[in-house]
Amino acid sequence: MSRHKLIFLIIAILASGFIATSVVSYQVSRMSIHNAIVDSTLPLSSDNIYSEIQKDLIRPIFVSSKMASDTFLRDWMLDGEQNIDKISRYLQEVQDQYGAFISFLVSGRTSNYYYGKGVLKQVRPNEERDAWYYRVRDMQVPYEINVDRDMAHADALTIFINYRVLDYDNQYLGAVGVGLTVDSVQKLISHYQDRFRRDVYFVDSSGLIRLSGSKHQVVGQNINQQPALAGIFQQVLNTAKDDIHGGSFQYEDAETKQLINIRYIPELQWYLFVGQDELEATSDIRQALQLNLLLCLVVTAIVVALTHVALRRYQDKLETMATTDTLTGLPNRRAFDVVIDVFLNENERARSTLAFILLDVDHFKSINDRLGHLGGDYVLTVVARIIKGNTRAADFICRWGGEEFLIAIKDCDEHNALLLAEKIRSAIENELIAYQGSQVAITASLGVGVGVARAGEKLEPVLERADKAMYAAKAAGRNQVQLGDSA
Ligand SMILES: Nc1nc2c(ncn2[C@@H]2O[C@H](COP(=O)(O)OP(=O)(O)OP(=O)(O)O)[C@@H](O)[C@H]2O)c(=O)[nH]1
Repeated sequence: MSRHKLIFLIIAILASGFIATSVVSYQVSRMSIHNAIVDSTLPLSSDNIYSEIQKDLIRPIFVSSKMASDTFLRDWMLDGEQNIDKISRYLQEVQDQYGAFISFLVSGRTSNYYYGKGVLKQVRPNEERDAWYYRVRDMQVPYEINVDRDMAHADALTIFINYRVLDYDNQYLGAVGVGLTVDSVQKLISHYQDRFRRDVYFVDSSGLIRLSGSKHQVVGQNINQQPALAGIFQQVLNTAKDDIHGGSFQYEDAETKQLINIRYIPELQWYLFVGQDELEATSDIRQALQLNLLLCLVVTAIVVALTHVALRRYQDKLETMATTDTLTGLPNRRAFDVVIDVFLNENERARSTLAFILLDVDHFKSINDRLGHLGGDYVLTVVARIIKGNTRAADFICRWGGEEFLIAIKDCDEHNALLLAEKIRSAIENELIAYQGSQVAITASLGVGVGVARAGEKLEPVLERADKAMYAAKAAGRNQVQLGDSA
Protein backbone atom coordinates (compact mmCIF):
# COMPACT_ATOMS: atom_id res chain seq x y z
CA MET A 1 0.00 0.00 0.00
CA SER A 2 1.38 3.43 -0.87
CA ARG A 3 2.12 5.96 1.83
CA HIS A 4 -0.64 8.25 0.61
CA LYS A 5 -3.21 5.48 0.65
CA LEU A 6 -2.17 4.52 4.18
CA ILE A 7 -2.45 8.14 5.38
CA PHE A 8 -5.81 8.49 3.69
CA LEU A 9 -6.96 5.31 5.44
CA ILE A 10 -5.75 6.62 8.82
CA ILE A 11 -7.59 9.92 8.25
CA ALA A 12 -10.75 8.03 7.26
CA ILE A 13 -10.61 5.71 10.29
CA LEU A 14 -9.79 8.47 12.81
CA ALA A 15 -12.25 10.96 11.36
CA SER A 16 -15.13 8.49 11.12
CA GLY A 17 -14.38 7.18 14.63
CA PHE A 18 -14.16 10.65 16.16
CA ILE A 19 -17.18 11.99 14.29
CA ALA A 20 -19.26 8.92 15.14
CA THR A 21 -18.46 9.10 18.89
CA SER A 22 -18.97 12.88 19.02
CA VAL A 23 -22.26 12.74 17.15
CA VAL A 24 -23.54 9.76 19.14
CA SER A 25 -22.69 11.40 22.47
CA TYR A 26 -24.26 14.66 21.25
CA GLN A 27 -27.44 12.82 20.26
CA VAL A 28 -27.57 10.99 23.61
CA SER A 29 -27.12 14.27 25.54
CA ARG A 30 -29.67 16.02 23.35
CA MET A 31 -32.21 13.26 23.90
CA SER A 32 -31.66 13.26 27.66
CA ILE A 33 -32.07 17.06 27.79
CA HIS A 34 -35.18 16.75 25.60
CA ASN A 35 -36.64 14.06 27.88
CA ALA A 36 -35.74 16.01 31.04
CA ILE A 37 -37.52 19.10 29.68
CA VAL A 38 -40.58 17.17 28.54
CA ASP A 39 -40.85 14.80 31.50
CA SER A 40 -39.86 16.96 34.42
CA THR A 41 -38.77 20.55 33.82
CA LEU A 42 -41.89 21.82 32.10
CA PRO A 43 -44.44 19.84 34.15
CA LEU A 44 -42.67 20.97 37.35
CA SER A 45 -42.71 24.62 36.29
CA SER A 46 -46.36 24.24 35.42
CA ASP A 47 -47.09 22.66 38.83
CA ASN A 48 -45.21 25.43 40.64
CA ILE A 49 -47.00 28.20 38.80
CA TYR A 50 -50.34 26.50 39.36
CA SER A 51 -49.75 26.05 43.08
CA GLU A 52 -48.59 29.69 43.39
CA ILE A 53 -51.82 30.78 41.73
CA GLN A 54 -53.86 28.60 44.05
CA LYS A 55 -51.94 29.95 47.05
CA ASP A 56 -52.62 33.52 45.89
CA LEU A 57 -56.32 32.76 45.59
CA ILE A 58 -56.84 31.15 49.01
CA ARG A 59 -56.54 34.38 50.99
CA PRO A 60 -58.99 36.45 48.93
CA ILE A 61 -61.48 33.56 48.97
CA PHE A 62 -61.18 33.51 52.76
CA VAL A 63 -61.62 37.32 52.99
CA SER A 64 -64.63 37.21 50.67
CA SER A 65 -66.20 34.41 52.71
CA LYS A 66 -65.72 36.50 55.91
CA MET A 67 -67.38 39.47 54.21
CA ALA A 68 -70.32 37.35 53.05
CA SER A 69 -70.99 36.20 56.61
CA ASP A 70 -70.24 39.56 58.28
CA THR A 71 -73.19 40.57 60.48
CA PHE A 72 -72.55 44.30 59.99
CA LEU A 73 -72.73 43.94 56.23
CA ARG A 74 -75.83 41.74 56.30
CA ASP A 75 -77.58 43.97 58.87
CA TRP A 76 -76.77 47.07 56.80
CA MET A 77 -78.38 45.45 53.78
CA LEU A 78 -81.37 44.19 55.73
CA ASP A 79 -81.78 47.69 57.27
CA GLY A 80 -82.35 49.11 53.80
CA GLU A 81 -78.82 50.20 52.80
CA GLN A 82 -79.24 53.50 54.71
CA ASN A 83 -75.82 55.02 55.21
CA ILE A 84 -73.68 54.54 52.08
CA ASP A 85 -70.63 56.08 53.82
CA LYS A 86 -70.64 53.27 56.33
CA ILE A 87 -70.50 50.50 53.74
CA SER A 88 -67.97 52.47 51.64
CA ARG A 89 -65.71 52.79 54.66
CA TYR A 90 -66.13 49.10 55.39
CA LEU A 91 -65.27 48.11 51.82
CA GLN A 92 -62.32 50.53 51.73
CA GLU A 93 -61.04 49.11 55.02
CA VAL A 94 -61.21 45.54 53.72
CA GLN A 95 -59.44 46.62 50.57
CA ASP A 96 -56.64 48.35 52.51
CA GLN A 97 -56.30 45.71 55.19
CA TYR A 98 -55.99 42.77 52.84
CA GLY A 99 -54.17 44.52 50.06
CA ALA A 100 -56.96 43.76 47.61
CA PHE A 101 -57.25 45.60 44.35
CA ILE A 102 -60.91 46.29 44.94
CA SER A 103 -63.60 45.14 47.34
CA PHE A 104 -67.21 45.36 46.32
CA LEU A 105 -70.80 44.63 47.24
CA VAL A 106 -73.74 44.35 44.86
CA SER A 107 -77.19 44.54 46.37
CA GLY A 108 -79.87 42.20 45.08
CA ARG A 109 -82.57 44.61 46.23
CA THR A 110 -81.29 47.91 44.77
CA SER A 111 -78.83 46.51 42.15
CA ASN A 112 -76.32 49.07 43.48
CA TYR A 113 -72.67 48.25 42.96
CA TYR A 114 -70.85 49.59 46.07
CA TYR A 115 -67.08 49.96 46.43
CA GLY A 116 -64.65 51.90 48.63
CA LYS A 117 -65.68 55.25 47.18
CA GLY A 118 -69.45 54.82 47.24
CA VAL A 119 -71.75 53.58 44.50
CA LEU A 120 -69.96 52.77 41.28
CA LYS A 121 -73.03 51.99 39.24
CA GLN A 122 -76.13 49.89 39.07
CA VAL A 123 -75.98 46.41 37.57
CA ARG A 124 -78.46 45.67 34.81
CA PRO A 125 -79.58 42.27 33.51
CA ASN A 126 -79.22 43.31 29.88
CA GLU A 127 -75.72 44.71 30.37
CA GLU A 128 -73.13 42.24 29.11
CA ARG A 129 -70.56 43.41 31.65
CA ASP A 130 -72.95 42.61 34.50
CA ALA A 131 -73.75 39.09 33.35
CA TRP A 132 -71.44 37.80 36.05
CA TYR A 133 -73.73 39.18 38.77
CA TYR A 134 -76.82 37.34 37.52
CA ARG A 135 -74.79 34.19 37.12
CA VAL A 136 -73.63 34.46 40.78
CA ARG A 137 -77.16 35.22 41.93
CA ASP A 138 -78.47 32.01 40.38
CA MET A 139 -75.57 29.67 41.06
CA GLN A 140 -75.73 26.78 43.49
CA VAL A 141 -72.21 27.05 44.90
CA PRO A 142 -71.25 29.76 47.46
CA TYR A 143 -68.67 31.51 45.26
CA GLU A 144 -66.94 31.69 41.91
CA ILE A 145 -63.62 32.97 40.64
CA ASN A 146 -63.98 35.17 37.64
CA VAL A 147 -61.32 36.88 35.55
CA ASP A 148 -62.70 40.10 34.19
CA ARG A 149 -62.00 43.77 33.60
CA ASP A 150 -62.41 46.11 36.56
CA MET A 151 -64.41 49.16 35.62
CA ALA A 152 -63.36 51.01 38.78
CA HIS A 153 -59.70 50.70 37.76
CA ALA A 154 -59.64 51.62 34.11
CA ASP A 155 -60.68 48.13 33.04
CA ALA A 156 -57.57 46.49 34.47
CA LEU A 157 -57.55 42.71 34.16
CA THR A 158 -58.65 41.44 37.57
CA ILE A 159 -59.40 38.16 39.29
CA PHE A 160 -62.68 38.54 41.17
CA ILE A 161 -63.90 36.34 43.98
CA ASN A 162 -67.68 36.63 43.78
CA TYR A 163 -69.31 35.42 47.00
CA ARG A 164 -73.05 35.05 47.51
CA VAL A 165 -74.43 36.94 50.59
CA LEU A 166 -77.39 35.29 52.33
CA ASP A 167 -79.55 36.63 55.18
CA TYR A 168 -80.17 34.80 58.44
CA ASP A 169 -82.88 32.72 56.74
CA ASN A 170 -80.54 31.83 53.87
CA GLN A 171 -82.32 34.17 51.48
CA TYR A 172 -80.18 35.77 48.77
CA LEU A 173 -79.15 39.36 49.52
CA GLY A 174 -76.45 40.11 47.00
CA ALA A 175 -72.86 39.45 46.00
CA VAL A 176 -69.71 40.49 47.75
CA GLY A 177 -66.02 39.93 47.28
CA VAL A 178 -62.60 41.25 46.38
CA GLY A 179 -60.74 41.70 43.17
CA LEU A 180 -57.08 40.93 42.75
CA THR A 181 -54.83 42.42 40.25
CA VAL A 182 -53.16 39.87 38.03
CA ASP A 183 -49.86 41.64 38.71
CA SER A 184 -48.72 38.94 41.12
CA VAL A 185 -49.31 36.25 38.49
CA GLN A 186 -47.63 38.46 35.92
CA LYS A 187 -44.61 38.84 38.23
CA LEU A 188 -44.46 35.09 38.70
CA ILE A 189 -44.43 34.34 35.02
CA SER A 190 -41.84 37.04 34.38
CA HIS A 191 -39.70 35.43 37.04
CA TYR A 192 -39.93 32.08 35.23
CA GLN A 193 -39.22 33.78 31.98
CA ASP A 194 -36.09 35.54 33.22
CA ARG A 195 -34.69 32.89 35.50
CA PHE A 196 -35.40 29.70 33.62
CA ARG A 197 -35.80 31.11 30.14
CA ARG A 198 -39.20 29.55 29.87
CA ASP A 199 -42.10 31.00 27.97
CA VAL A 200 -45.07 31.24 30.31
CA TYR A 201 -48.45 32.44 29.09
CA PHE A 202 -52.14 31.95 29.72
CA VAL A 203 -54.66 31.38 26.99
CA ASP A 204 -58.42 31.33 27.30
CA SER A 205 -60.57 28.71 25.65
CA SER A 206 -60.94 30.85 22.51
CA GLY A 207 -57.17 30.82 22.09
CA LEU A 208 -56.72 34.46 23.13
CA ILE A 209 -53.49 35.14 25.02
CA ARG A 210 -54.61 36.73 28.29
CA LEU A 211 -51.37 36.96 30.26
CA SER A 212 -47.84 36.47 29.04
CA GLY A 213 -44.26 36.65 30.19
CA SER A 214 -43.08 35.53 26.80
CA LYS A 215 -41.52 37.74 24.15
CA HIS A 216 -42.96 35.53 21.42
CA GLN A 217 -46.51 35.31 22.68
CA VAL A 218 -48.03 38.76 23.06
CA VAL A 219 -51.18 39.47 25.10
CA GLY A 220 -54.16 40.05 22.84
CA GLN A 221 -52.92 37.76 20.07
CA ASN A 222 -54.73 34.53 19.32
CA ILE A 223 -52.67 31.36 19.24
CA ASN A 224 -55.02 29.97 16.61
CA GLN A 225 -53.20 32.29 14.22
CA GLN A 226 -50.06 30.24 14.74
CA PRO A 227 -50.74 27.09 12.71
CA ALA A 228 -48.41 24.72 14.59
CA LEU A 229 -49.67 25.84 17.98
CA ALA A 230 -53.31 26.04 16.91
CA GLY A 231 -53.28 22.33 16.02
CA ILE A 232 -51.93 21.40 19.41
CA PHE A 233 -54.43 23.61 21.19
CA GLN A 234 -57.33 22.06 19.28
CA GLN A 235 -56.00 18.66 20.25
CA VAL A 236 -55.99 19.73 23.91
CA LEU A 237 -59.54 21.06 23.66
CA ASN A 238 -60.76 17.94 21.88
CA THR A 239 -59.18 15.43 24.19
CA ALA A 240 -60.24 17.19 27.41
CA LYS A 241 -61.23 14.38 29.71
CA ASP A 242 -62.72 14.82 33.19
CA ASP A 243 -61.59 18.44 33.11
CA ILE A 244 -58.00 17.33 32.78
CA HIS A 245 -56.84 19.23 29.76
CA GLY A 246 -53.26 19.34 28.65
CA GLY A 247 -50.08 17.40 28.29
CA SER A 248 -46.64 17.75 26.71
CA PHE A 249 -46.21 18.67 23.07
CA GLN A 250 -43.62 19.91 20.65
CA TYR A 251 -43.72 22.01 17.54
CA GLU A 252 -41.28 23.70 15.23
CA ASP A 253 -41.37 27.03 13.51
CA ALA A 254 -38.82 28.88 11.40
CA GLU A 255 -36.41 29.69 14.23
CA THR A 256 -37.27 27.54 17.20
CA LYS A 257 -38.08 24.03 18.25
CA GLN A 258 -40.52 24.50 21.08
CA LEU A 259 -41.37 21.98 23.76
CA ILE A 260 -44.51 22.93 25.63
CA ASN A 261 -46.58 21.77 28.54
CA ILE A 262 -50.23 22.79 28.62
CA ARG A 263 -52.43 22.62 31.70
CA TYR A 264 -55.97 23.73 32.32
CA ILE A 265 -56.41 26.03 35.33
CA PRO A 266 -60.06 25.46 36.34
CA GLU A 267 -60.07 28.38 38.80
CA LEU A 268 -59.30 30.80 35.97
CA GLN A 269 -60.76 28.76 33.15
CA TRP A 270 -57.55 29.49 31.32
CA TYR A 271 -54.86 27.28 29.90
CA LEU A 272 -51.36 27.64 31.25
CA PHE A 273 -48.67 27.20 28.59
CA VAL A 274 -45.07 26.63 29.71
CA GLY A 275 -42.65 26.34 26.83
CA GLN A 276 -38.95 26.04 26.28
CA ASP A 277 -36.90 26.33 23.13
CA GLU A 278 -35.06 23.05 22.73
CA LEU A 279 -32.44 24.59 20.44
CA GLU A 280 -31.65 27.18 23.11
CA ALA A 281 -31.58 24.56 25.86
CA THR A 282 -29.15 22.41 23.88
CA SER A 283 -26.92 25.24 22.67
CA ASP A 284 -24.25 24.33 25.26
CA ILE A 285 -23.93 20.76 24.06
CA ARG A 286 -23.90 21.94 20.46
CA GLN A 287 -20.95 24.14 21.35
CA ALA A 288 -19.36 21.13 23.06
CA LEU A 289 -19.92 19.12 19.87
CA GLN A 290 -18.21 21.80 17.80
CA LEU A 291 -15.31 21.89 20.25
CA ASN A 292 -15.14 18.09 20.17
CA LEU A 293 -15.02 18.04 16.40
CA LEU A 294 -12.36 20.73 16.39
CA LEU A 295 -10.28 18.71 18.87
CA CYS A 296 -10.80 15.62 16.71
CA LEU A 297 -9.57 17.57 13.73
CA VAL A 298 -6.48 18.72 15.63
CA VAL A 299 -5.78 15.21 16.97
CA THR A 300 -6.28 13.70 13.50
CA ALA A 301 -3.97 16.30 11.98
CA ILE A 302 -1.28 15.60 14.62
CA VAL A 303 -1.57 11.82 14.21
CA VAL A 304 -1.44 12.13 10.43
CA ALA A 305 1.54 14.49 10.56
CA LEU A 306 3.43 12.19 12.97
CA THR A 307 2.57 9.11 10.88
CA HIS A 308 3.65 10.91 7.73
CA VAL A 309 7.02 11.87 9.27
CA ALA A 310 7.56 8.38 10.74
CA LEU A 311 6.65 6.67 7.46
CA ARG A 312 8.80 9.06 5.48
CA ARG A 313 11.80 8.41 7.70
CA TYR A 314 11.19 4.69 7.69
CA GLN A 315 10.76 4.65 3.92
CA ASP A 316 13.86 6.78 3.41
CA LYS A 317 15.79 4.44 5.67
CA LEU A 318 14.52 1.42 3.79
CA GLU A 319 15.34 3.05 0.47
CA THR A 320 18.84 3.92 1.66
CA MET A 321 19.30 0.41 3.00
CA ALA A 322 18.08 -1.10 -0.21
CA THR A 323 20.19 1.09 -2.48
CA THR A 324 23.43 1.41 -0.52
CA ASP A 325 26.25 -1.06 -0.35
CA THR A 326 26.92 -1.44 3.36
CA LEU A 327 30.59 -2.34 2.90
CA THR A 328 31.80 0.62 0.82
CA GLY A 329 28.98 3.07 1.46
CA LEU A 330 28.59 3.46 -2.33
CA PRO A 331 25.25 3.07 -4.10
CA ASN A 332 24.63 -0.53 -5.18
CA ARG A 333 23.35 -1.91 -8.48
CA ARG A 334 19.73 -1.42 -7.43
CA ALA A 335 20.47 2.30 -6.91
CA PHE A 336 21.91 2.35 -10.42
CA ASP A 337 18.51 1.25 -11.79
CA VAL A 338 16.75 3.95 -9.78
CA VAL A 339 19.15 6.83 -10.45
CA ILE A 340 20.24 6.13 -14.00
CA ASP A 341 17.12 7.59 -15.64
CA VAL A 342 17.60 10.92 -13.87
CA PHE A 343 21.25 10.74 -14.81
CA LEU A 344 20.41 10.08 -18.45
CA ASN A 345 17.85 12.88 -18.49
CA GLU A 346 20.43 15.34 -17.31
CA ASN A 347 22.91 14.04 -19.91
CA GLU A 348 20.31 14.28 -22.66
CA ARG A 349 19.81 17.96 -21.93
CA ALA A 350 23.57 18.37 -22.44
CA ARG A 351 23.17 16.46 -25.81
CA SER A 352 26.51 14.80 -25.40
CA THR A 353 28.02 11.38 -24.99
CA LEU A 354 28.02 9.34 -21.83
CA ALA A 355 30.88 7.25 -20.56
CA PHE A 356 30.85 4.09 -18.47
CA ILE A 357 34.01 2.78 -16.82
CA LEU A 358 33.79 -0.76 -15.46
CA LEU A 359 36.55 -1.58 -12.96
CA ASP A 360 37.42 -5.06 -11.72
CA VAL A 361 40.10 -5.69 -9.07
CA ASP A 362 42.70 -8.09 -10.43
CA HIS A 363 43.18 -11.47 -8.81
CA PHE A 364 40.87 -10.57 -6.00
CA LYS A 365 40.37 -14.22 -5.15
CA SER A 366 44.03 -14.53 -4.24
CA ILE A 367 43.81 -11.29 -2.15
CA ASN A 368 40.96 -12.90 -0.27
CA ASP A 369 43.01 -16.05 0.12
CA ARG A 370 45.99 -14.08 1.46
CA LEU A 371 44.28 -11.58 3.75
CA GLY A 372 41.15 -13.51 4.56
CA HIS A 373 37.63 -12.41 3.69
CA LEU A 374 37.74 -9.43 6.03
CA GLY A 375 41.01 -8.33 4.49
CA GLY A 376 39.40 -8.58 1.05
CA ASP A 377 36.55 -6.42 2.33
CA TYR A 378 39.00 -3.83 3.54
CA VAL A 379 40.72 -3.77 0.14
CA LEU A 380 37.34 -3.13 -1.51
CA THR A 381 36.73 -0.11 0.77
CA VAL A 382 40.15 1.27 -0.19
CA VAL A 383 39.36 0.83 -3.90
CA ALA A 384 36.02 2.63 -3.39
CA ARG A 385 37.78 5.50 -1.62
CA ILE A 386 40.38 5.78 -4.45
CA ILE A 387 37.63 5.88 -7.12
CA LYS A 388 35.72 8.55 -5.17
CA GLY A 389 38.90 10.56 -4.69
CA ASN A 390 39.53 10.63 -8.44
CA THR A 391 36.03 11.42 -9.67
CA ARG A 392 33.70 14.42 -9.35
CA ALA A 393 30.51 14.71 -7.31
CA ALA A 394 28.48 14.81 -10.54
CA ASP A 395 29.79 11.37 -11.57
CA PHE A 396 27.82 8.34 -10.50
CA ILE A 397 29.83 5.55 -8.87
CA CYS A 398 28.36 2.28 -7.73
CA ARG A 399 29.49 -1.13 -6.61
CA TRP A 400 28.49 -3.20 -9.60
CA GLY A 401 29.16 -6.64 -8.18
CA GLY A 402 31.65 -8.49 -5.89
CA GLU A 403 34.89 -6.72 -6.77
CA GLU A 404 33.51 -4.74 -9.69
CA PHE A 405 32.75 -0.99 -9.70
CA LEU A 406 30.96 1.11 -12.29
CA ILE A 407 31.60 4.81 -12.92
CA ALA A 408 29.13 6.72 -15.08
CA ILE A 409 30.27 10.11 -16.36
CA LYS A 410 28.00 12.62 -18.06
CA ASP A 411 29.07 14.71 -21.04
CA CYS A 412 32.28 12.75 -21.50
CA ASP A 413 34.01 11.68 -24.73
CA GLU A 414 36.36 8.73 -25.26
CA HIS A 415 39.48 10.77 -24.70
CA ASN A 416 38.42 12.13 -21.32
CA ALA A 417 36.98 8.78 -20.27
CA LEU A 418 40.27 7.06 -21.04
CA LEU A 419 42.17 9.78 -19.13
CA LEU A 420 39.97 9.30 -16.05
CA ALA A 421 40.18 5.50 -16.24
CA GLU A 422 43.97 5.68 -16.48
CA LYS A 423 44.10 8.09 -13.53
CA ILE A 424 42.11 5.66 -11.38
CA ARG A 425 44.10 2.65 -12.54
CA SER A 426 47.36 4.34 -11.70
CA ALA A 427 46.06 5.55 -8.29
CA ILE A 428 45.12 1.95 -7.41
CA GLU A 429 48.42 0.59 -8.60
CA ASN A 430 50.32 3.17 -6.56
CA GLU A 431 48.41 2.57 -3.37
CA LEU A 432 50.12 0.32 -0.88
CA ILE A 433 47.43 -1.03 1.33
CA ALA A 434 48.44 -1.68 4.94
CA TYR A 435 46.46 -4.48 6.51
CA GLN A 436 47.27 -6.19 9.80
CA GLY A 437 51.00 -5.42 9.53
CA SER A 438 51.44 -6.46 5.90
CA GLN A 439 51.56 -4.25 2.85
CA VAL A 440 49.42 -5.22 -0.11
CA ALA A 441 49.73 -3.89 -3.64
CA ILE A 442 46.76 -4.29 -5.91
CA THR A 443 45.88 -3.56 -9.50
CA ALA A 444 42.66 -3.28 -11.46
CA SER A 445 41.49 -3.75 -15.02
CA LEU A 446 39.21 -1.06 -16.48
CA GLY A 447 36.98 -1.11 -19.54
CA VAL A 448 35.64 2.11 -21.07
CA GLY A 449 32.42 2.29 -23.09
CA VAL A 450 31.30 5.59 -24.59
CA GLY A 451 28.07 6.28 -26.44
CA VAL A 452 24.78 8.14 -26.57
CA ALA A 453 22.00 6.83 -24.35
CA ARG A 454 18.67 8.48 -23.73
CA ALA A 455 16.31 8.21 -20.76
CA GLY A 456 14.05 5.17 -21.07
CA GLU A 457 16.30 3.58 -23.68
CA LYS A 458 18.24 0.42 -23.06
CA LEU A 459 21.74 1.01 -21.78
CA GLU A 460 23.03 -2.42 -22.68
CA PRO A 461 24.99 -1.40 -25.80
CA VAL A 462 27.12 1.18 -23.94
CA LEU A 463 27.43 -1.00 -20.84
CA GLU A 464 28.31 -4.00 -22.96
CA ARG A 465 31.10 -2.05 -24.63
CA ALA A 466 32.54 -1.19 -21.22
CA ASP A 467 32.13 -4.81 -20.08
CA LYS A 468 33.81 -6.25 -23.13
CA ALA A 469 36.63 -3.70 -22.85
CA MET A 470 37.15 -4.68 -19.18
CA TYR A 471 37.43 -8.37 -20.16
CA ALA A 472 39.77 -7.34 -22.95
CA ALA A 473 41.93 -5.58 -20.34
CA LYS A 474 41.94 -8.76 -18.25
CA ALA A 475 42.83 -10.82 -21.28
CA ALA A 476 45.59 -8.42 -22.26
CA GLY A 477 47.37 -8.98 -18.97
CA ARG A 478 45.32 -6.95 -16.40
CA ASN A 479 46.33 -3.65 -14.74
CA GLN A 480 45.34 -1.65 -17.81
CA VAL A 481 42.59 0.36 -19.46
CA GLN A 482 40.87 -0.78 -22.65
CA LEU A 483 38.40 1.17 -24.79
CA GLY A 484 35.34 -0.63 -26.09
CA ASP A 485 34.34 -0.48 -29.76
CA SER A 486 32.85 2.87 -30.57
CA ALA A 487 29.17 2.99 -31.50
N1 LIG B 1 36.23 -10.21 0.55
C1 LIG B 1 35.26 -10.17 -0.35
N2 LIG B 1 35.33 -10.95 -1.40
C2 LIG B 1 34.41 -10.91 -2.35
C3 LIG B 1 33.32 -10.04 -2.22
N3 LIG B 1 32.54 -10.20 -3.30
C4 LIG B 1 33.14 -11.15 -4.09
N4 LIG B 1 34.28 -11.59 -3.50
C5 LIG B 1 35.20 -12.56 -3.99
O1 LIG B 1 35.97 -12.01 -5.09
C6 LIG B 1 36.47 -13.06 -5.83
C7 LIG B 1 36.39 -12.74 -7.27
O2 LIG B 1 37.13 -13.73 -7.91
P1 LIG B 1 37.05 -13.99 -9.44
O3 LIG B 1 35.76 -13.48 -9.96
O4 LIG B 1 37.37 -15.42 -9.66
O5 LIG B 1 38.20 -13.14 -10.05
P2 LIG B 1 39.55 -12.67 -9.56
O6 LIG B 1 40.14 -13.59 -8.56
O7 LIG B 1 39.44 -11.24 -9.13
O8 LIG B 1 40.42 -12.71 -10.85
P3 LIG B 1 40.27 -11.73 -12.05
O9 LIG B 1 39.03 -10.97 -11.91
O10 LIG B 1 40.27 -12.65 -13.23
O11 LIG B 1 41.48 -10.89 -11.98
C8 LIG B 1 35.64 -14.31 -5.44
O12 LIG B 1 36.45 -15.18 -4.71
C9 LIG B 1 34.55 -13.78 -4.55
O13 LIG B 1 34.18 -14.66 -3.53
C10 LIG B 1 33.25 -9.24 -1.07
O14 LIG B 1 32.33 -8.45 -0.87
N5 LIG B 1 34.26 -9.33 -0.18
